[in-house]
Amino acid sequence: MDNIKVGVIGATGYAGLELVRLLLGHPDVKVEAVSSVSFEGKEISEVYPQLTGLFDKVLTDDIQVVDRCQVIFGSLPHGLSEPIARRCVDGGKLFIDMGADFRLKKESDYVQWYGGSYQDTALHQMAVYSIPELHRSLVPGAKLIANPGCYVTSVCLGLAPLYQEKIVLPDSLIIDAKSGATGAGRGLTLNTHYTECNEAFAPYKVAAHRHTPEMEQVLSELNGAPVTLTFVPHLLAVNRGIVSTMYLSLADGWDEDKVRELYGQFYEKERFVKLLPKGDIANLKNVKYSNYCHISLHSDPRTGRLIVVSTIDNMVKGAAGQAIQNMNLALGLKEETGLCMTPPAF
Ligand SMILES: NC(=O)C1=CN([C@@H]2O[C@H](COP(=O)(O)OP(=O)(O)OC[C@H]3O[C@@H](n4cnc5c(N)ncnc54)[C@H](OP(=O)(O)O)[C@@H]3O)[C@@H](O)[C@H]2O)C=CC1
Ligand SMILES: CC(=O)N[C@@H](CCC(=O)OP(=O)(O)O)C(=O)O
Repeated sequence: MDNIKVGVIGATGYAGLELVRLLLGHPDVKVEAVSSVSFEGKEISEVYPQLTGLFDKVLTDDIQVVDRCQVIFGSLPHGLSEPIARRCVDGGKLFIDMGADFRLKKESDYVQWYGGSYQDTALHQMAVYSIPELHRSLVPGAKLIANPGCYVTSVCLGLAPLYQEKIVLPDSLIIDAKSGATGAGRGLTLNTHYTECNEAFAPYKVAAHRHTPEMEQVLSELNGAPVTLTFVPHLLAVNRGIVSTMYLSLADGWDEDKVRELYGQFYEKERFVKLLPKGDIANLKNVKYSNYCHISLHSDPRTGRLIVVSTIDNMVKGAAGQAIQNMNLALGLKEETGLCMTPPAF
């Protein structure tokens, strides 16, 4: 069988470039086309010299990517994906959006948190939102996939067993998360300037981050009732990784051992989600450059709270790796194809 032709729109951004890197190691696809606005006409290896001699494809415009490929990944700032998705869907191609344009089911949430509005509502109706471990049955045959946000992935994988079991006390959830600087993308901003973020550490968008409604959407669906949470992200001066530390109160009768058993069963067959043994603490260094999510569970006997720590690589499980997992599912390939790299120790 010929390899499937895939293309990346926005290949010069951090998430797009990471996707190209991973797709080059996928046995069933060929990266046929890549696009950029700022670097159109240049070889991608001129922008990222680590690709020299490995992948010297000339960057085109987005229309060429759609026309030449069967699977198209969008890796653009939000607000730009609708016309591209329309062209893909009308051409019978699969579109996977790594941005936020198709993630929120309620348009009012999108308007409130992102601004703008939905122009092509039919696309939003057909979009399938997928964290594969939670939504995989919806993906086979999908034509438009909304790849989740990076913080949302770490948080929802960390909490899904509890919400599915409906044992978290309402309004008790507080999420304290940290992300490496690649999460902010390649564009220059003051807060990711070396002298601003090196030797510095602070929260940002306190209780006002755009991933909040997306987390509430996923957890409410699992819970079968609305979930409200407090989310505070922090910028960590490392390149990659997210650590989400989550504090909550459980219904009567649940202790750490019982919760541990619940997680063990929930994730028993999952390739990419690992529950750490009792006493171990999840650490982003153990998942970097991989598609794994590590979860550790801790109880605070004095307050009765459960503390869940969930860590992923924001560029892989939080973006490009998860997008490939979704592509594999949509195309009927083995879900882990191209994603089985072992995390390096340092
Ligand atoms: N970084 C991360 O950890 C994650 C990112 N994402 C999402 O992936 C998407 C890309 O993010 P990221 O790679 O971090 O961002 P970057 O800023 O690093 O890259 C943005 C990309 O979009 C292109 N672009 C920018 N403006 C336009 C425009 N007006 N028209 C067409 N292309 C444009 C740029 O192309 P060029 O400059 O070459 O013209 C570049 O390729 C975003 O939606 C982000 O939310 C999702 C999960 C995690
Ligand atoms: C450190 C940092 O700035 N992280 C980004 C992560 C968001 C992201 O990339 O996700 P989307 O796909 O939803 O844009 C942020 O907080 O906006």
